Amino acid sequence: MSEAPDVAGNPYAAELAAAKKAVALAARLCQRVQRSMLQSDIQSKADRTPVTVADYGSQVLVSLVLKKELPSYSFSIVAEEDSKDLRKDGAQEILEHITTLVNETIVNDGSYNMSLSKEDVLATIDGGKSDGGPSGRHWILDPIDGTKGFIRGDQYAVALGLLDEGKVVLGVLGCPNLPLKSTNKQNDVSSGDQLGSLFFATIGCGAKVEALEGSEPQKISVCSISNPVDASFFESFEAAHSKRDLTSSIAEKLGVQAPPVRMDSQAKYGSLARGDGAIFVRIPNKDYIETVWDHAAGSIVVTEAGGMVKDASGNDLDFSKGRYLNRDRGIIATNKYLMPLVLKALQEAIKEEH
Ligand SMILES: Nc1ncnc2c1ncn2[C@@H]1O[C@H](COP(=O)(O)OS(=O)(=O)O)[C@@H](OP(=O)(O)O)[C@H]1O
Ligand SMILES: [Mg+2]
Ligand SMILES: [Mg+2]
Ligand SMILES: [Mg+2]
Repeated sequence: MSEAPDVAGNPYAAELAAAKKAVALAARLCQRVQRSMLQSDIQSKADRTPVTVADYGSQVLVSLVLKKELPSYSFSIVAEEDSKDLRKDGAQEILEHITTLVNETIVNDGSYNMSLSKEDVLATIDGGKSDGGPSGRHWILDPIDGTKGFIRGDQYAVALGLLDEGKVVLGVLGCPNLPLKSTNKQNDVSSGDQLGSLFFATIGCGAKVEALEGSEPQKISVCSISNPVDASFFESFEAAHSKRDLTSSIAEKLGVQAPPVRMDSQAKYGSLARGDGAIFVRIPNKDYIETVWDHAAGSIVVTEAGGMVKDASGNDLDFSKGRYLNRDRGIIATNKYLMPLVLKALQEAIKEEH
């Protein structure tokens, strides 16, 4: 726990302010890259998933801002990217590009008087190698969640969480392409068509959203639908990330009428937290192991908005086991009324799979 709670009683107020600043700055770099993406900005990682100059640049900026804003902190960050591919022959140009992007974003923002060398960039990326775990504090970062969506020009998120003694206590989700306007009137904070939502939550203090560019924060809550017939589903945009035959079998068992809303990244958790949809189900292939950065920030935004996030056995997600998420197959996020029904349907669907 922090030593000095702020006046409003949020023991993580300083960490939240730093995390919001870090995510907003990283999102600015991502927006700039997405507007002018070239094929040469994209690499393929050893696991054949893509990574772009913006994934690396975002990871550098988030780490830098957290260190600058919280100097007395012993710093540990579990982050998705590493510098291995950037140290290979032929990666000089891409590294140069990342370094320029990071330095230009810092200059344009004006908060910090600093300039990074290519070596600084590599070292800062590698700072993300922490293993996290059950003791102490660890930031958890997905510098771009939904890289495929980012490349397509669709949804993506900069997702930052804080683990304290094995528990996620804070989450910030920057979603540059998600409208601020909610489709749920109760949580509607915008009258216009402003793009860019920043969701944030700290444990025990609720979840809020504001414009990515800054606006008055607004408390959000999950929808209160209790009859699944009125519910709508979120699922991954990428068909390979979640078994659609199982999701549609669950929807059928529940009597869900609406077609699934397919969206990339943890923007799904943000949308669900403000009631844009009622249920998010993710059932990857059996051999896929989830990583903590794909769910840490999103899950606390949903639980602090009054929702629940469980694995296929109905257990809470355990973020304390290192870089991988210890969970039974499948993740469900929904409200407290629908959770028992969705869990039952999911367990039946998995049983009938073969
Ligand atoms: N095969 C497979 N199965 C399940 N999940 C996978 C798989 N491959 C990748 N990933 C991870 O999915 C992250 C993107 O999250 P989503 O699946 O929710 O979004 S998407 O709609 O599919 O883009 C994505 O996150 P990013 O790598 O940060 O984009 C991956 O960590
Ligand atoms: Mg990735
Ligand atoms: Mg991800
Ligand atoms: Mg990522």
